[in-house]
Amino acid sequence: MRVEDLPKAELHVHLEGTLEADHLLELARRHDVAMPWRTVEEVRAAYAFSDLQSFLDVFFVGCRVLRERRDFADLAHRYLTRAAADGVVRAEVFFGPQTFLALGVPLADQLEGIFEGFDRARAETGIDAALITSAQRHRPEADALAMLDAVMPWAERIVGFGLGSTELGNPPSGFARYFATVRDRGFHATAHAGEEGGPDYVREALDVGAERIDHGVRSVEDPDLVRLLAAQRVPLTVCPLSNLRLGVVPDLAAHPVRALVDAGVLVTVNSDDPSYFRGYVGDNYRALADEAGFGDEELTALAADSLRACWR
Ligand SMILES: Nc1ncnc2[nH]cnc12
Ligand SMILES: [Zn+2]
Repeated sequence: MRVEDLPKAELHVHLEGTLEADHLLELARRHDVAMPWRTVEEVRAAYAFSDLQSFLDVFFVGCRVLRERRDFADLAHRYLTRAAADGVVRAEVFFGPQTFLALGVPLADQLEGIFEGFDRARAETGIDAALITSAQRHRPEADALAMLDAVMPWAERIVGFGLGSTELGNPPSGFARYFATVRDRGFHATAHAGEEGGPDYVREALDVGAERIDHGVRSVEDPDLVRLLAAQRVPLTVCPLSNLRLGVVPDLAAHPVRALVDAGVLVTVNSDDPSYFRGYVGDNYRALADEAGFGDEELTALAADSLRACWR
């Protein structure tokens, strides 16, 4: 079986995390942005991480080269073209405007660039894409609420709102007003939780109104929570290669995905930051087959569940 032949949704991918090393260097030259690396090999050598923060530090350096509407359009178009080749028919793509607002890039250039890329990819491949605007939990909740207000002119193309960045020390309960406002305005809500934070972070994310949990793998430490997730069919957007590269798991044979699937949790397979973690969504499915014992029928069921978990 070819993983590419399974129609699937990708529900956990950060647009900024799809920036490939060659594109990064091309944009750094074009915009005369100083980077700590000169060659593709040097960039790739920097992609050796010990935990989430060591990754985020490099990820935010990469973000500095995205300056103009065209950069965002090209990035979205390149990612979606690559995803379509992996059999992705629907992509719900995270993007964090706060990073670029802090760098002085107008919101209209960011979002209209992304939507231009979405439209171009759809015309060429048929792939359907929607945006999940993501707030950063290392910044105050008031900033998340301001971001939420600022993107309202583009609300029609935004399917939901998320919460990402440094998890430990920034629990979902600190963003209760943000999520309440998101739900009040009729948007979907999701939160990164249970990646480095414990099952208590997953419970909090559900309490503040998250309908999906991004990662959620540490839920496995709390059997009552696993039963709740299974009973309520709460989708977990799991990213196996991300967890491996950030040291969340020692190897994929030990990844909680097996226990979660066996417990009846609705698991979806995703790439998170494919350029940084050396794997697009198809690579993540193949890694589960090669290293975690997933057979063809199970991969087919995971792809079908990804389509069940999408917001359309
Ligand atoms: N894996 C991850 N966890 C939290 N925030 C992120 N931003 C990009 N990737 C992330
Ligand atoms: Zn993520």
